[in-house]
Amino acid sequence: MIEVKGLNKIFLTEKKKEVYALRDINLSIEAQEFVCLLGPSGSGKSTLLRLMEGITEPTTGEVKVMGQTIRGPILDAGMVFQEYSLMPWKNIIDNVAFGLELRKVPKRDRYKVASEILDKFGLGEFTKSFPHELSGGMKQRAAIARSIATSPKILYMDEPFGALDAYTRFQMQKDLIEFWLQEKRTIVFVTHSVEEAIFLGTRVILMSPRPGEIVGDYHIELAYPRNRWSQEFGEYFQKIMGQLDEVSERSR
Ligand SMILES: Nc1ncnc2c1ncn2[C@@H]1O[C@H](COP(=O)(O)OP(=O)(O)OP(=O)(O)O)[C@@H](O)[C@H]1O
Repeated sequence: MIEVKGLNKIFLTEKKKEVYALRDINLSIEAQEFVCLLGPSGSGKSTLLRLMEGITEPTTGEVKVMGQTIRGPILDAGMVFQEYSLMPWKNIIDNVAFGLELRKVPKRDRYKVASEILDKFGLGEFTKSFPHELSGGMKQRAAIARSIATSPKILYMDEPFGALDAYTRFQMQKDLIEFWLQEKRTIVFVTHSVEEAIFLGTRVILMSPRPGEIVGDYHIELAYPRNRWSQEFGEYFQKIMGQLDEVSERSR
């Protein structure tokens, strides 16, 4: 589904200093996997995601999505960021239907799709509300609803729950898993949280900073829905947390 081969990304800062953001990244993601990119700040998680989205160009190497080398933003992907990426001047249903509007889907059809998704996301009563009238969790639900309205095969999520309080975050994690189990899309999800990565991912990719490299690739063999308090969960947590600690120490 997604093939990353020999990828390097070097940024040039305004002071003409080179920043080696990613070094020799090789990664193969199968259809319907739920992959979490985990690592300390500056390990290149967001950069890797942006390269997979086609928003950033590699310095060397390539990213293939469904067999095609990507050369610009890919259309068959939904994106969700930490900051609620809703347009404040549009109401919720128009925000969710926006991708369909761009694809020239007639208004009645796009409203039908958007309202079904909003119902599924528990926002059926808020279709006519504006983003500022919703809580943080509701805004992020709407942002996810928007990203899936065009039925993309891939969902890229960059710390989508990072700004939420702990309770809302737990709830959103559960809802996302439920959605993924039903719809089986491919998800690439950036997080700082070991616990979140193990709760969500079929696979956790651990990255180290300066330069950003893949240093761990864990297949999480736990059934869904997962129990954060189980012994098996704790064992994965200890193993991954231990390696994350080591990587963070090394890069200080
Ligand atoms: N546009 C840019 N210009 C220069 N350097 C950049 C740019 N974007 C990212 N970097 C650098 O690349 C490195 C990786 O950044 P990136 O944001 O991908 O890391 P991250 O793991 O997502 O970090 P965080 O968890 O803090 O969001 C950092 O050293 C960062 O300063």
